[in-house]
Amino acid sequence: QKFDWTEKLRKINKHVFRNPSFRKHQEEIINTILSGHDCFVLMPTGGGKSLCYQLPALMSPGVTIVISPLVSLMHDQVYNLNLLRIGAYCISANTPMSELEEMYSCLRGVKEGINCQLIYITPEKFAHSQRLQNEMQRSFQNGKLSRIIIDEAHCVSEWGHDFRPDYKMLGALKSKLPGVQIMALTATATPRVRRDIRNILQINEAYTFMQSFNRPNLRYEVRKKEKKKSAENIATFIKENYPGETGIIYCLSKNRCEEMAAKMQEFKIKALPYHAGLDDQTRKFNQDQWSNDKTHVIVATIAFGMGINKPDVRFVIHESLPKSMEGYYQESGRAGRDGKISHCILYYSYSDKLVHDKMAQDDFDKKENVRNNLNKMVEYCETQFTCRRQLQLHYFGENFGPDKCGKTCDNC
Ligand SMILES: Nc1ncnc2c1ncn2[C@@H]1O[C@H](COP(=O)(O)OP(=O)(O)OP(=O)(O)O)[C@@H](O)[C@H]1O
Repeated sequence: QKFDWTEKLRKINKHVFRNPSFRKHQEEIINTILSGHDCFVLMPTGGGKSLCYQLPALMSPGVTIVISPLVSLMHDQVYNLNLLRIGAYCISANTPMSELEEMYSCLRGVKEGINCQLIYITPEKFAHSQRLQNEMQRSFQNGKLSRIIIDEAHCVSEWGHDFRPDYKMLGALKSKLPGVQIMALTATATPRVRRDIRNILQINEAYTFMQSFNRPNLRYEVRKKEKKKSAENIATFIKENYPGETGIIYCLSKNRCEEMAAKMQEFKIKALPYHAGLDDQTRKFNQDQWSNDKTHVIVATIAFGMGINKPDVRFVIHESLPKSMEGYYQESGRAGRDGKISHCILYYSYSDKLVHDKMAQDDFDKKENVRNNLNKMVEYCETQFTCRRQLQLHYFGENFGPDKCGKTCDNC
């Protein structure tokens, strides 16, 4: 369908964003946004969600506010937008006053000498700054705020794997700014999380775009974990399949990450640990070494998570049972963002489930939910007949037949 803005839209996509064309759903989503509707976008990792709100931001007179959960991710986005000569700011709890004032000027529509189309804000900043909330309200009333984007929208749901209490405050947006346009985006959402997102953000009328969550270039496999030979087996896999290439090994505990990284080094594989027990500087150093290909394998707890967007991760290995299918999809999904064939291998032993059960015991309220999630993972690991993709995608409410797997999981 053609709109008044179609020509302009395609030109900006080509000449500003330097994309040869749109990917599936992108143009439709952008048209829906430019038509003024709320929008709910569910697309797998690497699907190209950012363009769906960045491009309309350039086509709209006011500022677009993006709520995003990770400062490092926001900085990356702003850096890349600035490279394309698009004005963008990143506001967190640590932003200096002078920059905040510039951002407030943009919100008021006073833009002399300031180029600003997008403002990225952490949910914490939004939740705890009354001034920001007031400025947003005024900006909206004066027609200077075009819309609000909620990235990683599953963080609003306690049923999601990355619940962030401050995201809940975003539920007040529709009542504080009546009529404000909202776009919510996520790469993971079970039907329950999806319902939660719509209800909490009050976007029940939103146009929904849902793409298949299948990642055809990923190869899924579950292997039996041999406790004493675990590191050796992993090292053998890496050396035989991806020598010198990038990967992630997820372990359950900080200690295990340290042990496993040391073992990998013994096997002459360049590896570094990443977990919450390391000081900020070491953690950042290790991540940078990995991002810049100075080390090949990062051995991490799930603290190594959101915002990892290295495109050429060739393998993601889980040395123990992930906590939930949603978590597993997200973690293993860090492989192959560049579309090339990559492996997701889960080393399974039932005794790992018992360790998880024990860890959950203290947290009485969550116990049932935690146990259900774990049981689903155990089912995933123990089945020898059902397609692994089918199991994952059914969990997300997607109808997926094993014929579409094309023998790219070990059960098929
Ligand atoms: N139409 C397009 N043509 C070519 N490349 C594109 C197009 N749209 C997006 N891309 C590229 O695809 C990559 C992934 O896009 P993006 O970061 O928006 O993914 P995402 O859906 O936000 O993933 P994640 O959930 O991991 O954040 C980026 O490098 C982006 O430049």
